Amino acid sequence: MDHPFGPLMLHVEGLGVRYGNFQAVKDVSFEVHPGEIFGLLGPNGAGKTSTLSAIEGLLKPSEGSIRVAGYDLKVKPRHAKAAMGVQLQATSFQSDLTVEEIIKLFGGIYGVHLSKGKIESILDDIKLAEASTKKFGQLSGGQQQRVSLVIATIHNPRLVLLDEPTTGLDPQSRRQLWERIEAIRDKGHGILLTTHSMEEAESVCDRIGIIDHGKVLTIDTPQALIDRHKEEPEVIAVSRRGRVTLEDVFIALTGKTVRA
Ligand SMILES: Nc1ncnc2c1ncn2[C@@H]1O[C@H](COP(=O)(O)OP(=O)(O)OP(=O)(O)O)[C@@H](O)[C@H]1O
Repeated sequence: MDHPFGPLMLHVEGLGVRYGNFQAVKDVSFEVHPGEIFGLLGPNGAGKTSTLSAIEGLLKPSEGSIRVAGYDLKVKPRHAKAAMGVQLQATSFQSDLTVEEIIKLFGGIYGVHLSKGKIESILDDIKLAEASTKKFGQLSGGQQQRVSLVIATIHNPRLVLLDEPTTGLDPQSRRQLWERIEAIRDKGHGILLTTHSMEEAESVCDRIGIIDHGKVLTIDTPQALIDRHKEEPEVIAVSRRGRVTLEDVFIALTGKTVRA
């Protein structure tokens, strides 16, 4: 069912992803509403990237349907893809292009006209005005992340997909990126991110879905998940320093075993 304030930014229903005989994603369903940050959490190999890749159209689902801003990815792939912005990995950018050249290049790819003033204001906004003539490969990890978030949102997409956006960032850069993601959310866009950081999930995600072995275990707000599980003996058993956190609930639900 659509959200009362407009179409869902993302509607995944009964998604399955197979690699040959191996089923990596099984019957996964969730929604991202306008103005919502939805976090997909799960241990290594749970199926987060496979789910994201199917939404991005990079791999064909074996089962289920994906609708982006109301467009069925199978029926209207161009419309669906135009409505989403994907944060590319740093390795996807040509390292010998300057920051300014990369912004111009992707503006062109997405058909967005960027005046000189607009480019200056983007660079100012991501605090890279002084580094505009630096080559991408010479930027720090945090600076590269800022550029890739700008590129993901340059065409003002209704759905933004971020795969572990803050991995490797220092606390300052991480907070700043959270603020940028929240600002995108506050404009009414939907954001789907994956993260291994429970702190990130608790701080920025409006709702989270925990997946494991390709299946959704639970979906709710971080606080509701803590409240629902905090009295359970398995959760109390893994909690540390006398306070139940989202990480305790996550570990109790997905187990203590480190994945192969
Ligand atoms: N191209 C592939 N061919 C075969 N199996 C794959 C392929 N890509 C992923 N898998 C398998 O599918 C499962 C889910 O992988 P996926 O990368 O989606 O997990 P993830 O939740 O993103 O993990 P991580 O947190 O480690 O990034 C894993 O068992 C993985 O080994």
